[in-house]
Amino acid sequence: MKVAIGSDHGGMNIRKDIISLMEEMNIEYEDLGCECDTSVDYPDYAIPVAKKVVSGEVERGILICGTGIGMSIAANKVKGIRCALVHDMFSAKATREHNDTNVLAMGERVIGPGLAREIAKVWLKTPFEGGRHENRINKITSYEMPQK
Ligand SMILES: O=C(CO)[C@H](O)[C@H](O)[C@H](O)COP(=O)(O)O
Repeated sequence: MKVAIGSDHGGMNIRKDIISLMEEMNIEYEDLGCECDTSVDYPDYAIPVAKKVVSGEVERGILICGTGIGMSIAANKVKGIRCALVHDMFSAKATREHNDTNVLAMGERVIGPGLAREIAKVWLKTPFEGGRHENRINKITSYEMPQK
């Protein structure tokens, strides 16, 4: 699996921690920044990460900002993205099993680095369950991309 990761200035520390985690897990990644010590705009990182996922260049994306909210809103504007803002372990697992999320968003001003690392680990490892959940995702996809 290959993962694209990005953050704004509010998520830089956790982004670096998650990069170390992916190195430990032997997960290939592409770091899209930011390389910033000044303030930047989260859509400039959320949208490029999301586009890499929908193009198939990478399988998943991880986005971190101060709250995770801006990143998740921006990523979910890209067709084909199912981005979940996650700050607890239960949701980290459930959103892979039930929603087949392809982007994870977290907020560095909301949770600490230890929890962020555990959330990312379980989200990266958990497979989609399929079955009844597949139907539900298909309904989202057909709303998003109506058949002619
Ligand atoms: O989700 C966000 C905005 O909706 C993020 O938390 C940003 O990181 C945050 O807005 C940045 O705020 P700052 O005051 O410009 O550092």
